[in-house]
Amino acid sequence: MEDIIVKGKNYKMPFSKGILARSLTAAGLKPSIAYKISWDIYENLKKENIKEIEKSELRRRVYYYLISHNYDEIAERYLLWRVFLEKKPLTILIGGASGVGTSTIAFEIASRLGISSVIGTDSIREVMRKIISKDLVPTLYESSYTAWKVLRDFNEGDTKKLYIRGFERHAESVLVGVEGVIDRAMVEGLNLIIEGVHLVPSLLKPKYLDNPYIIFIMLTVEDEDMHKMRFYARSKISERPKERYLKHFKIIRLINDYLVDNAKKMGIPVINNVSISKTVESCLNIITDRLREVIKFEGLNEDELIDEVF
Ligand SMILES: Nc1ncnc2c1ncn2[C@@H]1O[C@H](COP(=O)(O)OP(=O)(O)OP(=O)(O)O)[C@@H](O)[C@H]1O
Ligand SMILES: O=C(O)[C@@H](CO)OP(=O)(O)O
Repeated sequence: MEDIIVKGKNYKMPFSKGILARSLTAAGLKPSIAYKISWDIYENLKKENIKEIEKSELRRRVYYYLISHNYDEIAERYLLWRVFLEKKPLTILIGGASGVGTSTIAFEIASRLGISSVIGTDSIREVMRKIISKDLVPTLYESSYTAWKVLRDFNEGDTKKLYIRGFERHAESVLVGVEGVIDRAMVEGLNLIIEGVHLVPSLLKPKYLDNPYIIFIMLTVEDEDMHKMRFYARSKISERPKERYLKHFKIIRLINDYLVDNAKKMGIPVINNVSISKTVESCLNIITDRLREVIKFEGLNEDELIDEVF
């Protein structure tokens, strides 16, 4: 069966039901429904004996297929993603204490939105460790939950404040690298997800928090036992020993509470990461709501968006 060719600005490729289905799951459809719709659209093109179709025409057909099948909200989201994932670089920040699921959720969102750049703050920390000496910033060479041990002002303040002060010093150095990665992604027009414990809202420069195209979401696990179980689960599939995290669990929970409180103070949404699918859905809703706000802010309405996209 001869392929239908989809023609983009400067490329041609065979029609892929998988690619179309993924952009529909990104708009919030269940994978099974997304795939069925992709098939329907492919079959309709075949019936009309279409051999080659412009990408903009294909998008228009998808959009109006969704509208005609009463998927109005999905159609709007589909439209939003077309505008933003191709026109304006989005940076999504997924923060949260160790073990709450930031990397798991980051990769799930990336897969739903077709975002290929996902970087953990742990990796950025390793780069910063190559640049900054241990004598200069000893907290950088610790973990978030052990940094307090190398503070100079070790004896000041109560222990809780000490743990958090150590964490903040540890995170500040990593955030210099985080901001650099965000700057570069914006210059390159790249969509990016950054995840990790070092994303402390109040320690990020205001220009990042105020940027409408940088969307910050904080994850938590409210139930302590559930949080503990996450380390057991992870130790089965990775080299990261559960013992280390369980030994420092009390401090990890303090950091969790501090990050949740910090996020709330800075107006950043906090999601209790119990079920992966529900957490991803909540994240997509937060991202979509922001895109709607940005469209209004830019004075665009849906008709103008349709013209711009199709
Ligand atoms: N909603 C969830 N339900 C069940 N298990 C989950 C959920 N989210 C994450 N997990 C599991 O919990 C473990 C920890 O998740 P993950 O590695 O993403 O945490 P993390 O926040 O990135 O931790 P760290 O910051 O230490 O790297 C993993 O085994 C992951 O599969
Ligand atoms: O610092 C931490 O809390 C964790 C974050 O992933 O990293 P590690 O335990 O590997 O130092």
